[in-house]
Amino acid sequence: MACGGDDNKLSLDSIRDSLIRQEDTIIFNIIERIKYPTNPTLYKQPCSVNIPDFSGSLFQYLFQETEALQSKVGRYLSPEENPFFSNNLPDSIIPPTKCTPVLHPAAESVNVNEKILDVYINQILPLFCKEADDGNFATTAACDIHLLQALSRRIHYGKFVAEVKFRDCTDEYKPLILAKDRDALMKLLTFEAVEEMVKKRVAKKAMAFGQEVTLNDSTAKEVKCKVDPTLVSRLYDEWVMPLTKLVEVEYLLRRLD
Ligand SMILES: O=C(O)C(=O)C[C@]1(C(=O)O)C=C[C@@H](O)C=C1
Repeated sequence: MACGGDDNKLSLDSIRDSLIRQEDTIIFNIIERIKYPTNPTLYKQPCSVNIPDFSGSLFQYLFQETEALQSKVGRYLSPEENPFFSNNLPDSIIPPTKCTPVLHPAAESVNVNEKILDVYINQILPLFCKEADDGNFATTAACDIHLLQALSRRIHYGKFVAEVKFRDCTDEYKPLILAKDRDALMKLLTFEAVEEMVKKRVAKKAMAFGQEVTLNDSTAKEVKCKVDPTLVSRLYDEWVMPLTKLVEVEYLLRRLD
């Protein structure tokens, strides 16, 4: 989706297909993360070890350093990727690919990662994980980073959704953007029936992906699921879809700049 060129390729259906595929990544990453407890020590500020010139948590340190390395090899040249720590990110040593951008240039200024990080640490982790410290900090942080990047990519895909909706129904969106009417924009871009399907599908996927696979059916015990499907549905209902819609509104408000 990073490159345009052929406008006909950009459709709400193709973007929704990508959102559906991203559900798989998010659910597998949740299953990986919840092998570990919350590990609150990881997120404590300042961290208990002395890191020169750094006053944040151990998790922030690991995440910031990971993003810096990924930035050097071009991760944030892609409009699908949005950094969590954008200050002082090193330039890419890889040249950008030449393509027609799909999004309006103002898309770059839409970034809700601070909110994502806050709800992730304070609400999502306590919901999914056992409250304890097991000392597996580096591995836990690696799982967090994968999951947070997958959530961020999905939520910021709202920019592409909004672009397509704007192109498809410019006459309806334009007056609301000019009036800066957030509530009306939110109403216009919301499809409740689609949201219901998303919630049901992610619960079903959680059930399927979280199943124990055994070779001998006759000895198989009661079906045990690695992740509670109702929690995955709640994750989408309370955070993923509302934040995607927030990104859509923020993008649309800048669409005529
Ligand atoms: O599919 C859309 O139209 C979207 O805007 C995406 C999405 C979602 O986050 O899944 C968000 C808002 C809509 O109400 C339905 C679904």
